Amino acid sequence: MAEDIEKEALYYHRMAPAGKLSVQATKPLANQRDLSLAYSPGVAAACNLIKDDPNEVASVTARGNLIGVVSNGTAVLGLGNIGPLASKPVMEGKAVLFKKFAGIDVFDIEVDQTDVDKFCDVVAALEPTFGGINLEDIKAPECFEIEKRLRQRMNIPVFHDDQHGTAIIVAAAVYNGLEIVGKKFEDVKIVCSGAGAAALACLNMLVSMGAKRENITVCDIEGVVYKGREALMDEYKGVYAQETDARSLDDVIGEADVFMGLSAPRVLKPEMVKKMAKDPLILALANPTPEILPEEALAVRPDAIMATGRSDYPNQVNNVLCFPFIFRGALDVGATEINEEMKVACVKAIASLARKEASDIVANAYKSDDLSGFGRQYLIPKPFDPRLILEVAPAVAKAAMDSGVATRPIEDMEAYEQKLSGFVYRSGTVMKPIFDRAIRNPKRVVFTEGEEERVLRAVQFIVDDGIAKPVLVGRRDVVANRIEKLGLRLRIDEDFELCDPQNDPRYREYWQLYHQLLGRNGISQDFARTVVRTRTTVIGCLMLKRGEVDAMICGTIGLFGKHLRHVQEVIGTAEGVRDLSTINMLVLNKGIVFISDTHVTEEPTAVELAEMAVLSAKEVKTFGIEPKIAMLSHSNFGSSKKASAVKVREAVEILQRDYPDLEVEGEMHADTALNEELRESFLSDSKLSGEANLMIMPNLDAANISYNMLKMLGDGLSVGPILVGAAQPVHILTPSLTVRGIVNMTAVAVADAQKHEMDQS
Ligand SMILES: NC(=O)C1=CN([C@@H]2O[C@H](COP(=O)(O)OP(=O)(O)OC[C@H]3O[C@@H](n4cnc5c(N)ncnc54)[C@H](OP(=O)(O)O)[C@@H]3O)[C@@H](O)[C@H]2O)C=CC1
Ligand SMILES: CC(=O)C(=O)O
Ligand SMILES: [Mg+2]
Repeated sequence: MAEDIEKEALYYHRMAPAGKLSVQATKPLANQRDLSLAYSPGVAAACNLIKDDPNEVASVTARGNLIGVVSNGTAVLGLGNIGPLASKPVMEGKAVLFKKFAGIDVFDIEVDQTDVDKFCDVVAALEPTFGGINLEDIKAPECFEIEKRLRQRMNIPVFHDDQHGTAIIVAAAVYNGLEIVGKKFEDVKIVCSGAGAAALACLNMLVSMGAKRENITVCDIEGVVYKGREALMDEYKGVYAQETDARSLDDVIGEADVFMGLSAPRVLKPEMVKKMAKDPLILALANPTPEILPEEALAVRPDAIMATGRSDYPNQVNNVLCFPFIFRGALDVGATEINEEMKVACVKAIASLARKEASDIVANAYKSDDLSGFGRQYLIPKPFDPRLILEVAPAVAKAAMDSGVATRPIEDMEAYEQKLSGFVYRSGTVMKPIFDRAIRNPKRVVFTEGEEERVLRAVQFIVDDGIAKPVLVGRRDVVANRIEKLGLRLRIDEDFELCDPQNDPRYREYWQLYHQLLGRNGISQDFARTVVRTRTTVIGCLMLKRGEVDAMICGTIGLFGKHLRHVQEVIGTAEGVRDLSTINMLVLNKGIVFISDTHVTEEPTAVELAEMAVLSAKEVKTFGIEPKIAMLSHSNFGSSKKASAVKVREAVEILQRDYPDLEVEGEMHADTALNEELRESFLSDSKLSGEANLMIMPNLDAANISYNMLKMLGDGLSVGPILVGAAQPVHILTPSLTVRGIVNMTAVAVADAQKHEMDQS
């Protein structure tokens, strides 16, 4: 391991609090009342419920979402038998991966026991605690017996990750790798280094997919596993013993199509790689140091496809791609076991995912990789791919139901998938009605930064899902090259319309319209020509003005203020509206909150604040949410006489007088807005009930700062900025927006265009 990684890793683990895990309460425990519900006497009600019906345990405890990651530390990564205590960082690591990738809670259990009987007794006795058991880093051959016995004894899934998690992901990688080089399972010669838990499970899986046992040769620490060998043999590796005089890896590697290493560091030498067949597939999966480093293998065989178990090289073949998602599916249907059908469903889902193009979240997590799509550098999805949970968990859940091991079958699969997407994107559920509406009646949306990578990736989603009819502004050759480089499937002129600012027949009409609109603002004809050639936001605005598109998206690059100025000049405000403003939706663990105005007016007047509240409330309704407006201040109902407090109070008066149907209250603190009890201590006749969901801030600083702070501290996910008050549907995004954010805002733009069309008719 490089010294800097080693140092950094120790710093990471030592950072207070030490380690990587803690237990978090999921219910409030703030007062005497809570205490009597959570603990004595109230807790007895939950106990009695389970005593009477054990199935209720999943409804009143965390068990249904709790996995035990259990090890005795006998085969920890490739570090060997380092014992249970030293294995703890790995088990904590597995726990956080379960949580991060699939929302599953874990207790890591390190057991000081190598005796198979005693170890099984300990684990089996833990059944009341867990919804499933993930056995980890237990050495072969004991691991086979341990898993077999525990599966028999326990009525919850027991899964030895190093065997089956690895086998599933290896099978997906080999399946895709052979497809790329045009070879078939039944023809390939496979050489495997390692005859332990992972290696044997992987070989069994490859055989089940068509590989021929006679084409497989296995080596372990003693060399080739051959018929008649006595040293270090067991019944499990005996299955792969060959009738041969060869005795070493070097003797058997010649003409191999596939090398699979699940053994120890650096056992495969460059001289051996040289002897392999054309287009060899090399899976050097020992952790953390592989059987050969990719640069060493590729130096002697540039035609090789390389995979390792590590995240710092392309093609990470690691069971992290499997265990969080297979358990997610299993837990969600209350599966009593993880059977072959569920494993096969998992292989298929992972293999097919790699063939779809990579999403931006993946590209962000692995910044240095060139993710140009399925191929030699991209055999299987990346662990950060948010689509893994969306595809693998439902496939596993369905396989569990079809094979009869689900105790809580899912009735509405679509709702389940929606829930999972809510877990990944968190904007999923609230955006669903907007997406549905957009797909039913997609509108023409112009993207003024059509050459941008994130825009192109977003347009791929938009075209695939039929969310909008995209029009891109960008140079034809640049757009075409980027589409190819990113491995997207978009076809110019077929999937989207292109406006090339350097070569568009409408150029003259555009600059003339721009001049006509702004001639009295000091824009000469010459300047109008230059602006329309160079400012794509202006081109988009003109297209919208001329009715060539129904909505516009800009702002993925450049300053918000610059885009805003073009929008103000060309599109302007809707009739009766004084100024534009922006609203941001934040999806937090505690719920959804909208904040305005985060981007436009520095010091709004009372009248402008009132207008902002009315326009924002209308926008909130688009999401199917009833607006509950809080006019926020440092003052609580007159507690301050400062000018800013008086301004907000005046805005409330305007709103309550002119818009009696609006649920609006203020001026007040943010906590008063969110706590009805607190509010009632001031007002007996509040015009607002429950928790406010639309926060109108007294000025730009307050809005922007609180929005960004909430987003970071509350781990919030945002949709926006949503521009309100424009004469036509326009949204100015921000450079930090992800592809998913752009897709969300496109759906919002389409919904706005539909509303605009109805208002006009
Ligand atoms: N990328 C991934 O997702 C995963 C990677 N792995 C890696 O695979 C390796 C094995 O793990 P696991 O199967 O759980 O452990 P086991 O202890 O069960 O198996 C280890 C195997 O490697 C063999 N071995 C050890 N040293 C050598 C050597 N110098 N040359 C050839 N063979 C050797 C052992 O031989 P013998 O039988 O003679 O003792 C044994 O067969 C580890 O490096 C681990 O990190 C494991 C799981 C997942
Ligand atoms: C990845 C893993 O589980 C291992 O190397 O043991
Ligand atoms: Mg392991």
